[in-house]
Amino acid sequence: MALSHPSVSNDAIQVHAQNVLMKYQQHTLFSVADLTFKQGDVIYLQGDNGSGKSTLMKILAGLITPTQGRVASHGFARNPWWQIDSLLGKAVYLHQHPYLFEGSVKYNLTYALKQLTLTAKERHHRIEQAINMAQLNDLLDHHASDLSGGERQRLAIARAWIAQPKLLMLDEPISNMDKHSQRLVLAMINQLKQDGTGLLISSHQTCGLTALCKQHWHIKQGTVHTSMHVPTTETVHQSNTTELHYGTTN
Ligand SMILES: Nc1ncnc2c1ncn2[C@@H]1O[C@H](COP(=O)(O)OP(=O)(O)OP(=O)(O)O)[C@@H](O)[C@H]1O
Repeated sequence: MALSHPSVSNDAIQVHAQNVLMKYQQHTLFSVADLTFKQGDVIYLQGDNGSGKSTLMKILAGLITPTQGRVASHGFARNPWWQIDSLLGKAVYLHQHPYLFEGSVKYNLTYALKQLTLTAKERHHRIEQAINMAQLNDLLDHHASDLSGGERQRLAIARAWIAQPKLLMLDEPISNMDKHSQRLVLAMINQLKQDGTGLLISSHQTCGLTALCKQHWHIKQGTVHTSMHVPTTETVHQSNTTELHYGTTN
């Protein structure tokens, strides 16, 4: 049984994983029977270091093929014939240490816009909004490789905000960030949530970001447990979530 946001219909844009098992060498990382990530979902993905959060996101993004099982996308525009089975580009994965293009901050932001079909006026407006939200005004002419870790993450999230993916996975998006940067990122992610972007957000611990979430996925003891109950800061260490998915490992 898959969890879904009640206001989103079954034909919503989604990525659906079935009977997935992930192993590295002989070690089973996790298994999960049925997992759906769709537009309108805002999911907090929790798990200890090494439990497989990044791996699960990469599987849903089509960057890694699971050892067993099937991951399929539904509701997206048809792929060109040479990408017939590709998941790539559907649920966008934003790495903890994001890849930035060689060039200035401005180039990184405007390149994202080239992918969209917008009028010149709309382009200008969207990029101005992103620059203001991420407070990148003073950094526009800086080379992306000169940015600090927190600035790189802010730029990467601003770039994703501009590109408006239907499904976006953010891997520890506020790690390495001071409180000010965290607030800016929180505002951008909240805006994406308001726009209906499906969000899957990994974090070691509850925070302002996880408080935005409406569902909870927890990787523990080799399985992905899903719940509509998102732990608050006070309850994060209690094991009081309803566990709906079990998978056998090994
Ligand atoms: N290509 C690989 N080959 C072998 N083992 C791998 C590979 N990629 C990841 N692993 C292992 O799989 C486990 C899960 O890694 P993953 O990065 O998904 O965990 P995580 O929950 O995101 O961790 P963290 O919270 O530290 O970021 C780790 O033990 C890691 O070493």
